[in-house]
Amino acid sequence: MTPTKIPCTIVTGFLGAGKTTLVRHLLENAGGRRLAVLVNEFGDLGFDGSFLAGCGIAGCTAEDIVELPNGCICCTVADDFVPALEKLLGRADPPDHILIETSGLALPKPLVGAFNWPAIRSRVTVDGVVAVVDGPAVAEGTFADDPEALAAQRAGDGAVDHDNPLEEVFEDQILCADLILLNKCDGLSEADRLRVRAEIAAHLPKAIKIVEAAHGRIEPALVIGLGAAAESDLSARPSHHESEADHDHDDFDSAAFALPKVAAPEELTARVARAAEAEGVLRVKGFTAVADKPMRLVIQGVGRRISHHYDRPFAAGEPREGRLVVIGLKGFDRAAVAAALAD
Ligand SMILES: Nc1nc2c(ncn2[C@@H]2O[C@H](COP(=O)(O)OP(=O)(O)OP(=O)(O)O)[C@@H](O)[C@H]2O)c(=O)[nH]1
Repeated sequence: MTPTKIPCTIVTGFLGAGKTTLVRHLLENAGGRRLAVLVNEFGDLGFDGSFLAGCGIAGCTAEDIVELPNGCICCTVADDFVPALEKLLGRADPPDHILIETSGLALPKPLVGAFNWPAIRSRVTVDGVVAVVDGPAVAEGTFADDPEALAAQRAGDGAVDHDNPLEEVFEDQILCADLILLNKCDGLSEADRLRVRAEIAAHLPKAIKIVEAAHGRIEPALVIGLGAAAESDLSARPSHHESEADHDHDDFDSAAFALPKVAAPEELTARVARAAEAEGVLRVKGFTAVADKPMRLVIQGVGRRISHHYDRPFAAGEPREGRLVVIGLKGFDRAAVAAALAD
């Protein structure tokens, strides 16, 4: 008898689109299905993994959440991803379904391609690639090329090379998808929602369903169980990076900054909000201690939208300080970030 393959859902989407929020929602609504998560982050905070591992969801143990730190999953398939997947598959009680959350800068296609590797191809299949899209970010034109620069290129030698690296990553992610989750619809007016839908649809060569959500709250059956077998359908998933065997995300960069203890949350949010305004900054995530509070204060921002919450108590002996990881375009203004945080 041919053993059944364990289905894997790849959750892709740009920095801060809501991938971890969706994965958490799926874990909370697993309906008795045993899920495991492989999560990869750009930057070295190990933040998404700790956020998921500390979820407190019944039946979800720390060993069900596997972190793949170190760079980007699409560049480390051989060294990190395939071995981690093999380890999950080799467990005495393998999961029923695996969710793979890529970093916000990862290109999903090389990851889907890895499912054809002999070491794993008889044991797993890509049930579906879900691209989470930040509706308000699209509405603001974050991923749009500069129309004048594009027109000039077309008028020149005709070969169009995007001048906006964000656009390339965004397109690669949605062009690989079996389903688009248009997220953060709570932050979109009716007119913007329709405009964003039309803009996404215009990028897509085939009829891919777009479902809308806020905070990743979607009926799990719409995401899990797509049965796409995406690894056998690679040619239908175009990419800007087909010829780059080992592309290295050299348009982007990340850095970590120390965050000292603060007197009140507002002090931290004001500093981080200023840091997020520095030239080239795309995403900030971190935590620190607040005087007289036993809990860690988590802070994060996507573009200029900053939010914070307390996530868990500091452990005994854990330093009462924190870190902020900043991801931005290559050469983003680190000095301005450092100055804003120190101010
Ligand atoms: N208003 C609003 N905020 C959201 C929604 N979904 C997620 N967020 C917030 O957006 C921020 C980023 O969400 P995450 O789930 O961490 O995004 P991510 O895609 O995992 O981020 P990276 O791993 O850094 O790429 C968090 O502050 C979330 O609380 C939504 O639908 N509406």
